[in-house]
Amino acid sequence: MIHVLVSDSMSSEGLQPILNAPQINVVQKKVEEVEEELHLFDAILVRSATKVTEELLKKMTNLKIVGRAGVGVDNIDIDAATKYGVVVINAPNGNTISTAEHTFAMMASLLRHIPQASVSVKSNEWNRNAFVGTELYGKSLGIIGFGRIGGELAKRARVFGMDVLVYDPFLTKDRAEKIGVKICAFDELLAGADIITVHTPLIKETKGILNKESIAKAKKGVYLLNCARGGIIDEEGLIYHLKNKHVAGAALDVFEVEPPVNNKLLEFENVIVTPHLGASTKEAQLNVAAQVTQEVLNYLDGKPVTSSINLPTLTKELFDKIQPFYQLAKKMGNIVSQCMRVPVQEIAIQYEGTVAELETSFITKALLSGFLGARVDITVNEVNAGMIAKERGITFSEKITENKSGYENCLEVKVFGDDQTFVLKGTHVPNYGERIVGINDFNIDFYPTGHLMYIQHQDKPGVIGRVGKVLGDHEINIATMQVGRKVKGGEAIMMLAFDRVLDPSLTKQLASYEEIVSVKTIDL
Ligand SMILES: NC(=O)C1=CN([C@@H]2O[C@H](COP(=O)(O)OP(=O)(O)OC[C@H]3O[C@@H](n4cnc5c(N)ncnc54)[C@H](O)[C@@H]3O)[C@@H](O)[C@H]2O)C=CC1
Ligand SMILES: O=C(O)CCC(=O)C(=O)O
Repeated sequence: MIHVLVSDSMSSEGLQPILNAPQINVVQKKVEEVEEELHLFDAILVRSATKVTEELLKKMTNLKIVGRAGVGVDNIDIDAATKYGVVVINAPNGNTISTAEHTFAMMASLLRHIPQASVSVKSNEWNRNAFVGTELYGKSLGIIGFGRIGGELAKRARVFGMDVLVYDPFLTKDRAEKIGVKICAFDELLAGADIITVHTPLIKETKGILNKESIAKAKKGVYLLNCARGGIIDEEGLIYHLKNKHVAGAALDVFEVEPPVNNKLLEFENVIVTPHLGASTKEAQLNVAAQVTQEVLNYLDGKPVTSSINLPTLTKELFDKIQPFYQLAKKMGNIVSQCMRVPVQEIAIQYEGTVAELETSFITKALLSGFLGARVDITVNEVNAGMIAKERGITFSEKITENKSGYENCLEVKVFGDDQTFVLKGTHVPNYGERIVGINDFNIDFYPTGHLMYIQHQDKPGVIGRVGKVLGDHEINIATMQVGRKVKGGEAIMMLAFDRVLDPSLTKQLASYEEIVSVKTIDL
């Protein structure tokens, strides 16, 4: 049974596929209400209220995926999730339109004093002079952060006859031209805009991007909007400039602390606020819940996810192509790790042939996870393999080379450790399966599965017979056996497969024979 925790309120229509899935137990409760059962959950679905901290992740020992029904993932400790091998996905498109519309509504409301006028009329006043507004037409809107929401907002502003100035270090000229906005330097935007709105993620580069100093560079009488994340506009800086009237008004959907407690901003008549409502429409909530539900179902079913924050994203088509190499790479990493029981400093992976045309970074991570999984006692997967390798001082690299292997595709891993180097080559043959085709300088051909024994020996008469006899004496059936050598009478190797795990005493017995150089068991 798979257990899924939905810890924030979400559209039940969007959740239907997971609620109806057989073998999935969905619990819709807050984290605090299931403290005792946290270790059971395979997945957690959140909006912005649940804070997925390292402390929570530590308690959720079975967790595989965090699904964020929305865009911003600042409530999730991505580094910690990555460290514990937990995939984080979000629903990046589902609430774009709603948030752009909300921002636009806030802008119009701010400049026409609609919330204040509404309160006034409801208090039996009729004071038309007090609420004289400002037109949007002909004004300059400065957008900081020109992604999905910034872009949609700009389209609406253009239709209202506004000029749009944009600051986004990652914006291409092409996109700006298409929407009809002007790319600006940060200070240029500050100096030129009548209204400034922020639409970046909350990250260290954007925290307080509008603060006491930068707001001072804006036009006197500027209007400011934040419908992205509390803290992108520094609240102290904003209060300072509201008091000195440099800022004519502000519209805020988000706050440094939510809900705001004793927040001075709420005392200003020219500050209008909403309780983080940007994405709160039926449409957006259905979209994000449905998107995130489908992604979580896919992931739990071993299928690709398309909006992961800490994994390369793959389409279904690409995932199907990668899948055989992913499995092969994982096994190759595991085999090398078990054959080379020494500290390792470097892992170099080489791709040849058709596999080189795929997303090799994903395959590299699979290989690393197979390698590390055989060495560490924490979950290692493609999410955290790179980070764990680095933590353990193992460097890794990948390169694509000309195909000289003789196979349609070939993966070669070379591992450098204390006084040892180990090379393993593998291929995937369509309709036949994965094969290991080279160990160090030896050609060989075996199916990497089950319980294996790798023997290095001298190519002398009787060695194979002796190995067979020892195993036979212990009633051990050899399922398959391959041998390889380079020259007659020189070094040779054997790879044997068994139906069960071997007793370590057998390894010792076989290794004690003079012609046998080393014996390693491998369990896949
Ligand atoms: N109020 C609400 O309910 C909602 C708020 N949001 C917030 O809005 C933010 C933006 O959402 P999207 O447009 O979907 O994200 P997005 O990822 O499409 O756009 C973010 C843009 O910010 C830009 N950016 C990054 N660093 C920057 C910097 N230092 N200076 C200027 N620009 C920078 C990026 O290049 C990108 O174009 C989200 O991160 C989220 O925090 C999103 C949805 C609903
Ligand atoms: O309504 C929500 O869950 C918040 C949406 C949001 O802030 C986001 O998607 O980043």
